[in-house]
Amino acid sequence: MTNIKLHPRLDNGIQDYPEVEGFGGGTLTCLCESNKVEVKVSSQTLHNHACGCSQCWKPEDARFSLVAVVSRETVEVINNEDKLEVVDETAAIQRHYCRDCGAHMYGRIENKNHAFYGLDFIHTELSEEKGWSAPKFAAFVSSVIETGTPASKMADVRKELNNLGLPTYDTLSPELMDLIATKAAELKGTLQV
Ligand SMILES: N[C@@H](CCC(=O)N[C@@H](CSCO)C(=O)NCC(=O)O)C(=O)O
Repeated sequence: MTNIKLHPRLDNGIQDYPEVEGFGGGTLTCLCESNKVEVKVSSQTLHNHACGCSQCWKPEDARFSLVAVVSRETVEVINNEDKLEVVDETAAIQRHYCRDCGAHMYGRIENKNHAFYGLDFIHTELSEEKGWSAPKFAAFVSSVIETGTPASKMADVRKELNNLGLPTYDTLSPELMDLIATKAAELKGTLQV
């Protein structure tokens, strides 16, 4: 049990993520009582992480979201697509949310020059299936200050994340930051291989 609340799926340890080899995906369902938006995802996720940024969807009272990526070709809205709206059309990640319950069903990058073009951001806690990849790091940790965590609590926040085995970063993980820099170098014509 963590001493400081992070996310319901983290606060008792990462036991809700029994990652299964060969897992092939599942269905994300919004939080409405009826007429649920359903999104079929036909692949395992990559880069699952806790994200402290103010943009990613999180359950009430959670400090962090849990978010992962999949190839956009594997994402298909199969029910009640008409209830989906985009949170912010100007954002890099176009987050499609259910206008009735507020859950973000998928976030899509439409800018072909973005390092993550081709990937969709999803929250696998919206799926009943077990086997999704487990969170492996915490990103945008300092950003939780922007959503109301006092800066004086940040050492405890980082300690709890580290105790769960999640390395903490104030941007994305080094691997993802390298992908972003690689794309930037490619666009500038300075990329060396
Ligand atoms: N301090 C800001 C950070 C916002 C931010 O850059 N968020 C990342 C997180 S994505 C998942 O890890 C991002 O890439 N955002 C692009 C977008 O939102 O379109 C804050 O907290 O708001």
